[in-house]
Amino acid sequence: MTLILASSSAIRRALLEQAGVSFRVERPDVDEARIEATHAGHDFELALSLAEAKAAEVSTRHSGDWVIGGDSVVSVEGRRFMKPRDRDDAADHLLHFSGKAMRLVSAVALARNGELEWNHISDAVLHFRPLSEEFIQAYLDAEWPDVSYCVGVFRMEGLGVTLFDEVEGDHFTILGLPLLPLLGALRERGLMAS
Ligand SMILES: Nc1nc2c(ncn2[C@@H]2O[C@H](COP(=O)(O)OP(=O)(O)OP(=O)(O)O)[C@@H](O)[C@H]2O)c(=O)[nH]1
Repeated sequence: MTLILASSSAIRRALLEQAGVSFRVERPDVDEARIEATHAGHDFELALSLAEAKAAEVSTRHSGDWVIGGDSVVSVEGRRFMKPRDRDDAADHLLHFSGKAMRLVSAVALARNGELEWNHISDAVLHFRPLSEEFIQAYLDAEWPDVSYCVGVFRMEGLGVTLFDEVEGDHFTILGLPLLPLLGALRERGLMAS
């Protein structure tokens, strides 16, 4: 029996590796746009649906193996933001975020043989400080394209921390994986040492 992380996210992989979890990675094959279209305005439900879809899809291809799926959704003043298309889009996102509060929702799910066995959702609120256009360009000079896969255009474990006045919520949730509840679920299933 193997544990699989159904994610292309480098940070999700790193978090599990740093926690000493034995697993392998498999990219999920999920039509995220179709699921997103059916969850307009409900970030918690969308993040969970996407995490579950990724876990379930990969688990149907690997009989008996446990599969982790994850997803993060961000909204600012009720408007959901997807990953930036390019550097200019990233700059536009950051200009919009300036001085506002972002809600970041991260969901994680476990599946086996196509059945969803466990999930956890948590959210964080990140308060952007006022960002000048000059700052944004200097930030992107340093961080683009490395942040192109990050839904909020930041890596909190890096320079992203300079964007905020205040952050409320779990650090791992912000990175995209509610790690502590997940490790508990893995222990309960004998998938890591208790
Ligand atoms: N390194 C880093 N990544 C972040 C941070 N905040 C959000 N992310 C990433 O932003 C991405 C959100 O997109 P998702 O659709 O959830 O996941 P993905 O990267 O597309 O990968 P899949 O799981 O294969 O869908 C995830 O990879 C998160 O880990 C952060 O502070 N640091």
